[in-house]
Order: sequence, then structure tokens, then C-alpha cells
Amino acid sequence: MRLGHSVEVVRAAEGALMARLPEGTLMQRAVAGLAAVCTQVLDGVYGARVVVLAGSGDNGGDALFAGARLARRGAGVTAVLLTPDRAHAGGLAALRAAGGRVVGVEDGPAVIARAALVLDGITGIGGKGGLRARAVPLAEAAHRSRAAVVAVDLPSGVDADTGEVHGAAVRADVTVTFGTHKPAHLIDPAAEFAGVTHFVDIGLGPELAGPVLEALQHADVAALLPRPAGESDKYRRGVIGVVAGSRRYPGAAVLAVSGALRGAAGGVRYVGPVGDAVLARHPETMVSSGSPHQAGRVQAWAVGPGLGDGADARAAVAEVLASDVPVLVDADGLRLMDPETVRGRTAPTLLTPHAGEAAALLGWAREDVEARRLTAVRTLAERLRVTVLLKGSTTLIADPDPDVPVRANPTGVSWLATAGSGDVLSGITGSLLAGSLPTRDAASCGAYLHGLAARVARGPLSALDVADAVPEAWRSVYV
Ligand SMILES: NC(=O)C1=CN([C@@H]2O[C@H](COP(=O)(O)OP(=O)(O)OC[C@H]3O[C@@H](n4cnc5c(N)ncnc54)[C@H](O)[C@@H]3O)[C@@H](O)[C@H]2O)[C@@H](O)CC1
Ligand SMILES: Nc1ncnc2c1ncn2[C@@H]1O[C@H](COP(=O)(O)OP(=O)(O)O)[C@@H](O)[C@H]1O
Ligand SMILES: [K+]
Repeated sequence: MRLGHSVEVVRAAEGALMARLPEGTLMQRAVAGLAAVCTQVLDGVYGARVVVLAGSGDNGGDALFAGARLARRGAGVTAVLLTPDRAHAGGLAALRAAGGRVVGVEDGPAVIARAALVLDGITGIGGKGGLRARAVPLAEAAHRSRAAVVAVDLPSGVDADTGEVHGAAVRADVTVTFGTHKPAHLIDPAAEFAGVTHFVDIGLGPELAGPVLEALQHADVAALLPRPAGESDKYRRGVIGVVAGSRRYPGAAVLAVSGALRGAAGGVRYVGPVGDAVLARHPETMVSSGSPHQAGRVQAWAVGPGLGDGADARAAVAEVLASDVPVLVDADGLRLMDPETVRGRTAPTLLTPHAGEAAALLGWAREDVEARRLTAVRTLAERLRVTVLLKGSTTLIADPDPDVPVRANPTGVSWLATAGSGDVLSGITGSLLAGSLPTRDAASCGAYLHGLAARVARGPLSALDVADAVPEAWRSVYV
């Protein structure tokens, strides 16, 4: 499991550890890791032109010390000091002693234009607000240049705790994070500014209090996914009911069922008006056209994709929400549901909105949901007292209990932004709910497999390609 910790928790852990170690030890651990990554990124250190952007805090200190190490190995290192009178004294002395030179902010863009590597040490976890005006031309020059941009701890200008970006920020190719990940490394838009994240262990682990964020990895998902045992039958594995599709949108039913068949359930019931289309593609589905309670035994429902606005659809959503089994609500179901009913449910409930649907439920603008994903998903989960999976460039899963860490899905790829892929996700995830996974685990494993399936299918893909690739994705997590 990859964990994301808040700045407050990182600082407390750092304080506890520093109290027991000789002064400067932690910074030198960070610097050693940082310099090693720079060496990997550079095509040869000797003679390489390196620019260090150094702010006034310890983040600048890290960058200056790393610059000194590279200078000692023959790199031509120039430091651009944002506040020359407040630069990190030890780092600056080390850089000078190693033969590095120092220029003012005005000369920054010109030296950056000729650099092979730019080390961004403007701000780390001490950064507040977007980049200050003096730093903005440097960030722009780094973005324009052909240099590899390596961010120290965080790309300067992003908000470490939320992944929000207010104003300008440095766009890094690689970010070297110390001690643990912070939410900004795992949540867009900041995660996109961070590029590839490289973790350097400085020994904080045992000192760190609980995380605010978790990202599952293969081993975590493998441990959570159910496996049929000798005594299994379809009801012991779990049967999922899918309420989706309409005469206008029959494909949504087919896609949701195709996902559900690849989840954990032992059987899939489809309830709705387009059973013929479902059967044509998936003959193993049990279809019925009446109302959900007439469908037969179901251990979880997925309701909503392609339902449209009809009275029958609204009634079906209400009926499913009145049941005492886990319910996943997606797409049109999110508009048709009564929020008070949702809030009052005692059986597990999972909502899977994209940013637009979450915005409608919150009364926010869509852009605000995309800019503030962590706050949006938490607010919605707390308000409606249900688990919420917010889809998009970073998929986040929040429990109604604010003390439970939010999960960030690490597998998503932008090829998933294709019509109908959300319907497949509802099917997979609902099927995991039917397979008795706790709601938050079903949601995070569903998103994980869905993203992995898109990676397996590779490149331009249709929603059905994603569904078809789920079995291979599922197998691959056991390796
Ligand atoms: N906390 C830890 O466990 C460790 C921290 N280290 C480094 O120390 C960093 C934190 O150092 P600091 O607490 O000194 O804080 P930072 O160096 O992140 O930033 C503080 C300075 O930046 C300025 N600043 C704040 N917001 C700004 C903005 N928006 N634009 C421009 N300047 C701004 C402030 O005036 C302040 O002087 C970490 O990110 C990491 O790089 C590592 O050396 C080792 C371990
Ligand atoms: N830029 C992106 N990067 C990664 N995943 C994305 C991106 N955009 C969308 N997705 C994923 O694709 C799926 C789209 O679902 P949704 O928005 O419901 O579309 P539809 O209604 O067409 O099925 C979701 O799983 C979402 O997380
Ligand atoms: K930085």
C-alpha cells in the first residue's frame, strides 16, 4: 500500500526523528537520494549544465546540497536564489565550496534555457498558495526548456495536503519525495505537475501517524479479491442485479452487465427493458423485464447507467434503494435517487459520480470539483453518509467516516475517458459488492481492475475492450 500523509503528520515525525539524530542527518539522507535520482536522469554528470532553483527554506537547502554533490562530480552548477539574503546557509556554502556559481532571479531564464537539468527547490511542504510572482518566470522557463525538471519533494506551487494548484506551479518530469507520499503526489491536478514520483526513504516510517490517503497496489488487491472455494455456488459467490439501459440507451445495459460478469459475482441478473440486447451479447445473464423485486434473489444492486428519465426508471431506483442489500448508484440513478432516502439507508451504499454528477449533487461548479477532488469527495460522502467513488483523471474513494483514509486509485489511464467505460466500472464494482467485499474495498478494487484492464488493452479502446480485458487484469494482480 502506498500511503499519503499530511504535512502536519510529516512535520511531527520529522521532529521526533531529528530529536534523536545528529543535526543535518535527515537532510543529508534526503540529499543523497535526490542526487542519485539526478544522476539517473542526466545522461552523464560530468560537464552537464545543472540549474538549482533555491527558495529560502529547507527545500532550497536540499536542492543546494544536491547541486553541490553534482558539482563535485564535474557538473557545471548554477544556483538561482529567490531570496539571496535568506538562502539556506549550509547548502549555499556547500555549493560554493564545490565550485557552483550563483546568479540572481533576473538571470534565471537565460541559464535555464541552456540547462540539461533543473532542480526545483523553490518550496516543499512549507509552500503556501501558488508560486510567488518572482518565481513564476523561472517555472515558465523550466517548462519551455529542454531540461529535465526534477522537483525536490513537491513541484513548487502545489498544495501538498490537497493536490490543489492555485495559480502557477512548476511542471516536473520527476518528483523526488522524502519519507512518505503527500496527497499532492497522488491526486490531480498536482499529481500531473509532479510527473513520475520517486520515493526516498529517510527513516520517517516508524514515526508517522495515520495516513490521510491510501493507494492500493497489486498485493493489496490480490489479498482483497475473493476467490471461489470448493463449496462455492452462485449464491455463495453472490448474485448481482443490474438495473440499467433503456430503449434509448440499450448499450449501457450491455456494458454494465459485461463488467458485472467479470467481477466477483457468481451470477448476473439484468432487470430492464432491453434484455434481448443483453442476451445477444451475454447469454449467461438472467434477464427479466418487470420491477426489481420480481427479479429473484439478488445480493447487491448496481443501478443507473443509461436509465434515462422515465417514470419506470425512477420507480426502479426507489425500489432498489428500499432494499436491504448493498446498492451502487451511478449515472442517471444519481439524478433519479432521492438524497434523503440514500442518507437514511442502513445497508451499504456506494455512489459513483463523475465530476459533473458530483457537482450537481454538491451544488458546486464542475470545475471546482475537478480542482478540489479531495474536498469534493469527502464532502459528498459526509453529507449523504455513504461511500463515494469520484471518477475522473484521479479516481478517489471516500468513506462517510472522515477519519478513514481516502483511497486514490493509481491505475487509471486517460484512454478510459471513452463513452460507456463508467458503465463497465459500475458492473465490475457492483459485482464485487455482491461478492461480499466491504464497500470501500469493492470500490477501490473495482477502480483498480478497471484501470488495469485499460492498461492491459493498451491504447485507443472502447468500453467493451475494457470489460474484455478485466480477466487478464485480475490474473495479473496475483503476480
Ligand atoms: N520534513 C521533513 O521530514 C524533511 C524536510 N526536508 C525538506 O524540507 C522541506 C520543508 O522545508 P521548510 O519547512 O523550510 O519549507 P519550504 O522550504 O518548503 O518553504 C518555506 C519557504 O518558502 C517560502 N514560500 C512559502 N510559500 C511560497 C510560495 N508560494 N512561493 C515562493 N516562496 C514561498 C517561505 O517564505 C519560506 O521561507 C521539505 O519539503 C523537504 O524538501 C528534508 O530536508 C528532510 C526531511
Ligand atoms: N483523464 C482520465 N484519466 C483516467 N481515467 C479517466 C479519465 N477520464 C475518465 N476516466 C475514467 O473513465 C471512466 C468514465 O466514466 P464516466 O464518466 O461515467 O463515463 P461514461 O458515462 O461514458 O461511462 C471512469 O472510470 C473515469 O474514472
Ligand atoms: K520543490
